[in-house]
Amino acid sequence: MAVDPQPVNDLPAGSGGLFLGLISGTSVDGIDTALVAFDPAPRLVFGRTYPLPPELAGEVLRLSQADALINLDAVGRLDTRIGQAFAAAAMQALRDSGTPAAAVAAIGSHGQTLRHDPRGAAPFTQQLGDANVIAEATGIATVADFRRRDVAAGGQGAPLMPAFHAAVLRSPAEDRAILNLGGIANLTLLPREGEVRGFDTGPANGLMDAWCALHTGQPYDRDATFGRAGSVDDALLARLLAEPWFSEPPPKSTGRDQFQLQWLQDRLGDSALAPADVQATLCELTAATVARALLETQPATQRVLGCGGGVHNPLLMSRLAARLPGLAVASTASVGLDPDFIEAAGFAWLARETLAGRPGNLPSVTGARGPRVLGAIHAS
Ligand SMILES: Nc1ncnc2c1ncn2[C@@H]1O[C@H](COP(=O)(O)OP(=O)(O)OP(=O)(O)O)[C@@H](O)[C@H]1O
Ligand SMILES: CC(=O)N[C@H]1[C@@H]2OC[C@@H](O2)[C@@H](O)[C@@H]1O[C@H](C)C(=O)O
Repeated sequence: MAVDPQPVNDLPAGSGGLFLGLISGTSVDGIDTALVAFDPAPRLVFGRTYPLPPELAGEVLRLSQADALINLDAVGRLDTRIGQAFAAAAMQALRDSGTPAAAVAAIGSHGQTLRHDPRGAAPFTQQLGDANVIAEATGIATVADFRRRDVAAGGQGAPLMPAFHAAVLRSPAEDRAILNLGGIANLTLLPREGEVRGFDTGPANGLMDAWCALHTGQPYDRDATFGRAGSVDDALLARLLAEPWFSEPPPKSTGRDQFQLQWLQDRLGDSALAPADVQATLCELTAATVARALLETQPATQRVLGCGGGVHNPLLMSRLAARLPGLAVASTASVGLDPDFIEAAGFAWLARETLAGRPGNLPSVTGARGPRVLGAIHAS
């Protein structure tokens, strides 16, 4: 990860060395690994995605359904097995990059979100991938469980990446927005000066992947060939956009347990739309919800920098540009940051912040009562 145009401010010396970030996101498409050096600005040394064993991905998708019948033993075993898979990915990343474990100061592991419901009297967010297993297998100190302290402090526990985006992508020359197009989409608002904000905007690839898999057997709509074969159905789009969550003000966050196939099927009813038309409409839904949220919250935005797998979907990127006329819309690759490894690099950065005793959350984003040092440290 190149660091220009913005050097990281305020990264004190101390916890030098390399940090390894690990995440399996809401698309459940693999374990992203990012080895990050701090010079002191973060620099991506190595990034690679390793497959999550299909039976684990399938179990995550099954158990993350809001109405899934949950077996406590199954969740406990899945926690351990995801921890084992993360440890294997970490060790493979070290081998593939020729990095000795001793050169790594710490691992920052997000794990795999299973459920996320930060609302109500007993808010919670749950990430699987036991960090004890990772620390034990790798011999490297592992920082994990990054979200729950923020939730305990009254915050959403998500999104967490705005702090990292602010550290590496803020510009004194223009008002920017960073758009992560993962399973869920989230925006970070980086005005030239003033408060950083950020929030989830709704579904991105998660719903498109699920619909595509159901109708084509392919895990995702590669290069939007399926979606491009259809056209947007305005009536369905209007029904999807009527979801009250889209109009809620920030702070807000969501997960695949809210925007799942059943949510779509409830709004499709017995409509006889061609599957490709539904795919095109889902793509438009992401573009519409992102554009609406951005124009409402930071209308002066000049540049949108996209990251996450959705930047490789040409239909989605062109629909976003069409709904944001006059704004520059590009991938973070345009400023030298690999869009596929920003989240994993962000968890390497968060681990370093935690070890240095610095808060990792932004209360202006999550709504927490104050800044908090995030995560638990599992010693080497
Ligand atoms: N060439 C492509 N064409 C279309 N879509 C693509 C392409 N490449 C990747 N994608 C999409 O990107 C998704 C993966 O995105 P990403 O890795 O950012 O998800 P994630 O890390 O699970 O997300 P989250 O930020 O929600 O945690 C794939 O499931 C697919 O939908
Ligand atoms: C609870 C959870 O896992 N949320 C994810 C998800 O995927 C994208 C979006 O929803 C974001 O809020 C978050 O991930 C990134 C890493 C974040 O915290 O910024």
